[in-house]
Amino acid sequence: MDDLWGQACATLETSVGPNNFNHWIKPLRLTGLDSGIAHFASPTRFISDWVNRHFAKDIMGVLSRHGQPVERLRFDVVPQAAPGRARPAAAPARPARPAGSAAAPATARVARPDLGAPLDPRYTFGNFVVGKPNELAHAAARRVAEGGPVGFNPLFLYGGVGLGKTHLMHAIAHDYQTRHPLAQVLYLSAEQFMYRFVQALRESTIMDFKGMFRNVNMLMVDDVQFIAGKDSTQEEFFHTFNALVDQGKQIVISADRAPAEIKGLEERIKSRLSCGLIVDLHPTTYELRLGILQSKTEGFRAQQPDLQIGAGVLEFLAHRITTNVRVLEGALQRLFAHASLLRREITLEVAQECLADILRTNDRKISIDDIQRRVAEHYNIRLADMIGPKRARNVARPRQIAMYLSKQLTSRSLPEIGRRFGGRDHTTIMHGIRKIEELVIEDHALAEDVNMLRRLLEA
Ligand SMILES: Nc1ncnc2c1ncn2[C@@H]1O[C@H](COP(=O)(O)OP(=O)(O)OP(=O)(O)O)[C@@H](O)[C@H]1O
Repeated sequence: MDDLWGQACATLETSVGPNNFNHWIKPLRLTGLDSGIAHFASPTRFISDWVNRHFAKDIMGVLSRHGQPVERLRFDVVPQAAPGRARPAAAPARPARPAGSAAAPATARVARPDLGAPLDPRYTFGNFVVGKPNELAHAAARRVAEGGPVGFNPLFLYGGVGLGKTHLMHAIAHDYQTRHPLAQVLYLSAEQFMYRFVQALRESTIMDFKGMFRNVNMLMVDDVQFIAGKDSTQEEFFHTFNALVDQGKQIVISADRAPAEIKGLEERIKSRLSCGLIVDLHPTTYELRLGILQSKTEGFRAQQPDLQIGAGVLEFLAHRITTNVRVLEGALQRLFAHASLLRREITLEVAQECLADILRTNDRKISIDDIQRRVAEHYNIRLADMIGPKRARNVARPRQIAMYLSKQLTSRSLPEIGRRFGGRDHTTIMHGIRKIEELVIEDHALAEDVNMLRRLLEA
């Protein structure tokens, strides 16, 4: 049976693709064939249901081609069923485990987790351009990807939209998986975590769910701010988190802000998330944007060697598109598509014409200087008071409003905002923002002021 399934698996890996194969089919074991029914042992009901719904035809087709016509598949749930194919004879290096922890998956033959999201093959360390704003996050990610004794747990990456959090997480997963091919790496968004959890509750498979999450070597949860305010999901996340940390397994988390700033997240989770290393991906600098544009252009050139880019075009884009890397990438892609369709060199004029809408949006970008100036004008205080030390309420309150609007209307991080407000500490900025968040609920007049200022700035 094992031989037959081994041969069938070799064909299935090609027909369904390695990702699907590894996630869904590899954990199965063929246990018998009778009267046109193929019997499988599956580690969870979730896997059997999924395979039955999505891959039954492929499996039946392959078994028929191997001389075993099958009309139906049946599954018995056998927790931690051994994978159907032999493991490589010499197991590659594994991450170090603390004494007393569970046995390594190579011997325990834990099924692969089947709850995660697929990894984007383009998001590797090789494709990640490093500059001042992301060098610390990159170094920490590299360190975690090496595996070995866990240095900081969790690694918490945060930053504004499109600054490379997901890219770095996928890069960690790829690199770690290459170094430790048998290790279980589970990457998913916090939203998927919640979805799987709710599904497990609904289908009474919560023990399977817990088992799957607790058997991984590395858990990566993207956009964790999503679980804020979702009490039972937070509870489950907390237990999963603790169980893995207790076993010395690495956890990598990303969010759009620091743990302490995530509203609606339980204090105990915030404190757990703050236990490891928290690193901030800062907004991009001109140099980093230019580096990214150059690197992406090289990539395009490899596919389209006759691509012509005029002098100064990349510099122009790096200068004008400052929102986030995703927008920068989109602009470049549009330019290349334009150039290859029209077979024209990308000159500065072509770039301006083709990207007029993106450039206009970026022109409306609001700076902390604008905010400080507008707020100072509105409250009739001196601009210097925005950064000065005065604590009198008639100065301190407008300053806090400016801090609040800076957080809302720009992609600057708290430490950066702090620097622009006279070198104040990020906790002072956070305090100021919280104060205004509270006041806009209680104080109608102040809420009106803040809204009006926002509209003026966005106009
Ligand atoms: N330093 C970088 N080098 C190369 N590409 C980058 C870099 N930073 C971001 N990118 C690219 O920008 C795009 C957006 O990045 P990513 O999805 O990782 O951002 P994010 O921080 O997770 O955003 P979100 O907050 O929306 O989830 C991706 O295509 C990514 O490859």
